[in-house]
Amino acid sequence: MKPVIVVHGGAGRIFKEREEGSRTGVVRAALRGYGILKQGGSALDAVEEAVRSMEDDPHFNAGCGSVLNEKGEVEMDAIIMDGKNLDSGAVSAVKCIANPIKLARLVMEKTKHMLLTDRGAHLFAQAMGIPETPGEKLITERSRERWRNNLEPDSNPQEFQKDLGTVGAVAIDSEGNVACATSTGGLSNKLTGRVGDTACIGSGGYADNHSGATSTTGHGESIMKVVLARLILYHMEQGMSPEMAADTALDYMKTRVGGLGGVIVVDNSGEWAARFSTKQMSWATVKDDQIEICKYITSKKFCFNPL
Ligand SMILES: NC(=O)C[C@H](N)C(=O)O
Repeated sequence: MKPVIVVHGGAGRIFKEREEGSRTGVVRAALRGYGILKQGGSALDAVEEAVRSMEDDPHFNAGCGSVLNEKGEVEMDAIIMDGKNLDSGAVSAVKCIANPIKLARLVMEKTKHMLLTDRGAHLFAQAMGIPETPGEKLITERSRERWRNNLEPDSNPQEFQKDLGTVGAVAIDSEGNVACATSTGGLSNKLTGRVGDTACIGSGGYADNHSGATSTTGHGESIMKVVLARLILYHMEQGMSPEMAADTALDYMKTRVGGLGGVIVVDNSGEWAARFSTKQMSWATVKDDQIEICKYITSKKFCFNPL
């Protein structure tokens, strides 16, 4: 099986000043993940590495650069899933950790559980020897400014939710195993303790070797109502292509609950799709040593050997 990776840097509207950083970030993440796949590494390792690279990049709403909750604090959600055995790990409302995706993987591999939240996740991180990152270090000037603007009584929170930037990755490795990973700071000025779609299996992501893998982004409450990631795989199980399944599910979310979002998908034959109902979504994919990136940035197909 030829390996494939697809990554996204969030659905929404990408402001001009963020375009370049967002482009560089998704390309770097896709190449890092693909590098692992090319060396015979697993889809699971590839999606973790890709997401981790975007968590470390302040251009995205995940890890460093996460948006802030109503109190001006970072609270992050993340999920990872292995399509081989349907194992999954997630964390929600975690604060002082640089890479929530790593913690999610540890939940999957080192506990009998699938989701740890807030204080329990923090204690688990300590037990696993993950160093604490002061919350301040995860906050960028941009996320603080956005938080301040949203505090104004006559502000328009919807407007400020547009420039989202959750990150995610899906991959298939040379053995035909699929995996997904998603990580986010959630929605700006959310209530303390709000858990979004990203931490919820079937909503923020799903991976099953029998069909494929998907990672989602967009309005979390809408995504949870339609269980978007699982819905896409269901459509694929009924015979739809990744693109058709993604469009059908996004359309359903829009018409049924008025929610917008974006998804990346890979099926178990290596066919992939990156689709969205928002204005834009940054994404990149590498297949056959060729990288392709979202059209809002360039309409060119980039072809080069990344290794
Ligand atoms: N930017 C996003 O994708 C937000 C995320 N889905 C959430 O609602 O938490």
